[in-house]
Amino acid sequence: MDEGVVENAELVALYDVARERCEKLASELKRFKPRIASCFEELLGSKPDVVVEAASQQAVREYGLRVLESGADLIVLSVGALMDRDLLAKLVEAARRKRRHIYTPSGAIAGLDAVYALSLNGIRSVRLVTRKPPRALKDAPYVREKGINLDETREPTTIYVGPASEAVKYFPANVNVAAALSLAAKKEATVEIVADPTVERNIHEIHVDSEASKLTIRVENTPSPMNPRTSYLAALSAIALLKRLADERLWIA
Ligand SMILES: NC(=O)C1=CN([C@@H]2O[C@H](COP(=O)(O)OP(=O)(O)OC[C@H]3O[C@@H](n4cnc5c(N)ncnc54)[C@H](O)[C@@H]3O)[C@@H](O)[C@H]2O)C=CC1
Ligand SMILES: O=C([O-])CC(=O)C(=O)O
Repeated sequence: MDEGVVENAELVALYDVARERCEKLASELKRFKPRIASCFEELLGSKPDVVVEAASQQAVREYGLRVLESGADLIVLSVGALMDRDLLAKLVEAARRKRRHIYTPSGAIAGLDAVYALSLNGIRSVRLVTRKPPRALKDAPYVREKGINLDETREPTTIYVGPASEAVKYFPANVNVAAALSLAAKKEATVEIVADPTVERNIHEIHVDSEASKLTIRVENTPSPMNPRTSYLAALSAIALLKRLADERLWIA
């Protein structure tokens, strides 16, 4: 974005509870000189047209409504927060009232356009199998709560099977994709999480069964160098969405 990828937009402000993370990012930028906000109100004081949440599900709960009420569009990466029906209903109501949009980019997966299309005719089942190296899963609340020792994992091990709404709480930094998939399918996905010491990539497999199509999509993502839980594709997907919004609204799905 900084080096001409998104040309018709400006990065006006950054906010993070850990201010030093904004300072580090700002110091790496060449084109933009964003204000580093010391609180969220200050970020909104910059009057952004779009706010990109790339923080946590808690951040969506804390700031989502305020973004829309301020008259900005909201791009959500921690999509797991939107599995909370009450929160989703409040955000959608505010977006309608303020004539703004809530965007959930495809993030670390692919093919949500086709999943959404299939949802129009009804989907029989939707399943996500997420396979990550143990180091990407070891800090998840589920792993800690159940006392699962992933340091000892020598072979691919399924550590969790359950509905997306539960999976996003137990693995809040690992399977936001399950929420994006469920929202596109208009049906809650079943999620299987595999700790796999034989892989270096974050692998997501989507299986959709419907009358119109039987769909299998597999992505093998390079982890972000900053955070092994997060796939680099997720960041590119948010930037690609910003580019589509900025480039005279020419949408290339
Ligand atoms: N939709 C998708 O496909 C994907 C979604 N994600 C999600 O996107 C989010 C960002 O991912 P990363 O950049 O890798 O995470 P990260 O943990 O590396 O960075 C998040 C930053 O947000 C800040 N933060 C967290 N909660 C905050 C709050 N309430 N207020 C202010 N700052 C807050 C943290 O201090 C941290 O600096 C995560 O929730 C992650 O799970 C990540 C990959 C794919
Ligand atoms: O980046 C990924 O592979 C997926 C991820 O962390 C998430 O959905 O929260």
